Amino acid sequence: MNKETLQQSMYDLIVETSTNLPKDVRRAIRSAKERENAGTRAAMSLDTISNNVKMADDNVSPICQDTGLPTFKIKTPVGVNQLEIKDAIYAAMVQATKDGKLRPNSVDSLTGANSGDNLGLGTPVIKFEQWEKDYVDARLILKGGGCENKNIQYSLPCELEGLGRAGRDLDGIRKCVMHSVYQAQGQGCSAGFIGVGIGGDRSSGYDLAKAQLFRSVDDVNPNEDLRKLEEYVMNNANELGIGTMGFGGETTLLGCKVGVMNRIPASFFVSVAYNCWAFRRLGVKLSEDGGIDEWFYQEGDKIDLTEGSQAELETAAADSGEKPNVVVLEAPITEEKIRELKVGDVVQINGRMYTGRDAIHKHLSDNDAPVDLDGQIIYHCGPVMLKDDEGNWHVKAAGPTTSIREEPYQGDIMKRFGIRAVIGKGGMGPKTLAALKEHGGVYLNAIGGAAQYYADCIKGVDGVDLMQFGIPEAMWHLNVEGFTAVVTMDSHGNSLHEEVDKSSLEKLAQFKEPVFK
Ligand SMILES: O=C(O)C[C@H](O)C(=O)O
Ligand code: SF4
Repeated sequence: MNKETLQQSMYDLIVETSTNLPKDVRRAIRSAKERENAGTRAAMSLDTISNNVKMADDNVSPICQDTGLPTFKIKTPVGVNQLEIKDAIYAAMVQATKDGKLRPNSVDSLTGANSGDNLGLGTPVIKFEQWEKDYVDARLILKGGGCENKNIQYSLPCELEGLGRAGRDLDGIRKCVMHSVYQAQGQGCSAGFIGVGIGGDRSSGYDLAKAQLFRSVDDVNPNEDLRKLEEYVMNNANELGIGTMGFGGETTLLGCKVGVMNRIPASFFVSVAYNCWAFRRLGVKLSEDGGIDEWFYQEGDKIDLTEGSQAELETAAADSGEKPNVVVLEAPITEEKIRELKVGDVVQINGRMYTGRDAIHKHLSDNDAPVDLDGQIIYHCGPVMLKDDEGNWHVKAAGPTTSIREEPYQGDIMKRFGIRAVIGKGGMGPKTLAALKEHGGVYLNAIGGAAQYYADCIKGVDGVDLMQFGIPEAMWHLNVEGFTAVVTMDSHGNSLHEEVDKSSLEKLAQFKEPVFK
């Protein structure tokens, strides 16, 4: 293989995977849109997602700011030099990061230092396999952290909330899979796709689950039992009513793929890999010189998800009289203003917000803030940033991150610094809800994965603090215009997340009776 050609192919694979949602995934999202009633919160969220996918296409920019853990699966004929392919991937990763197509995402687990170029111990993941065919098949998945954190592994038999005993049979497996969708709620940026691995040990079970994510969304399982299970889950998981982003709605799951392998007598694992709607995985068939011969997952027409949707939504919203209350917010915000907000209100933010995620929250819990946060807004976000030749920073992608990770700190920090609003996704827990009530604060939910959509609302980067934490974790001072989010936790003790969790658990309990005997 030609070194330059191979490197260019790996670069194209990375850039396309990060910026161009595969056609099979687009088809699944389009069907979800057709099921949602226009004018609802779920339909509006899907509309934002659709716009975001289109913007990523047009700008050749990351669909979501989270590059995730880039994982390559490569099949090579006997005799192909795998080390050359590895080197080409490393070089392409570095270049794609420099070009703002990937966020620097490789972090030293002990020191927290970001390597800056996406290379490091264990990153990217590259898995090779030999096969009898005479060409190289190279596939890549960029699976984000928020959905990765919602993966779950069951050891059968077990007791499941809502569903009771899950035994060592197909029906027990069915219960685990239904439960896995419930426990993810909206935190993995639902509606999601799941890969399920039955059997193996703790690590090979998860590998099998993740391997299912490389199947095309619209394929049919050749194993009749598994085909039935996949069909059952697709037909029933959407009854849980978790919906897009956990806002409630008709579509909670966009795809379910199940694989099976043998186990040992004492172990029976069911492993579930959860992938967000921003299901970024593509593949290529390489020619002998290392060029791209064919793209995978790209059969059929290219779908523009935005077609027709905006006008329909506006008409439907006007007809139903369901237009939400839209409130404009600009920091510094008073307690009085915050207490006027109720769950379901839509806010449009102008002016200043500060990013702050895991490292900042830990830092603020035992240090002073680098800026005055009184009346301010914190955005749980780790953006993709690029510096130009004059030293100015530009936002390349900036969607919200999963807020629940900040649950141990959030309430205390809001009270201590006078923060009035936090923006994130997936919602927060009882400790934060109590602090919002006591102090006068709100939690605002932005649409997870809509990194282009929000980047477009950011009109300038006015400064940055705590850069030692690396680009995703630093405190960026952003100037925004028309940044839209929904109030999902207010200062009166109401939480949409708590409500959806409760109602979906009740619905889950309806699937308790045996189905596969
Ligand atoms: O790291 C991020 O930017 C987001 C992450 O993928 C998440 O879903 O929380
Ligand atoms: S923010 Fe949401 S869409 Fe992006 S990687 Fe995380 S889970 Fe996926």
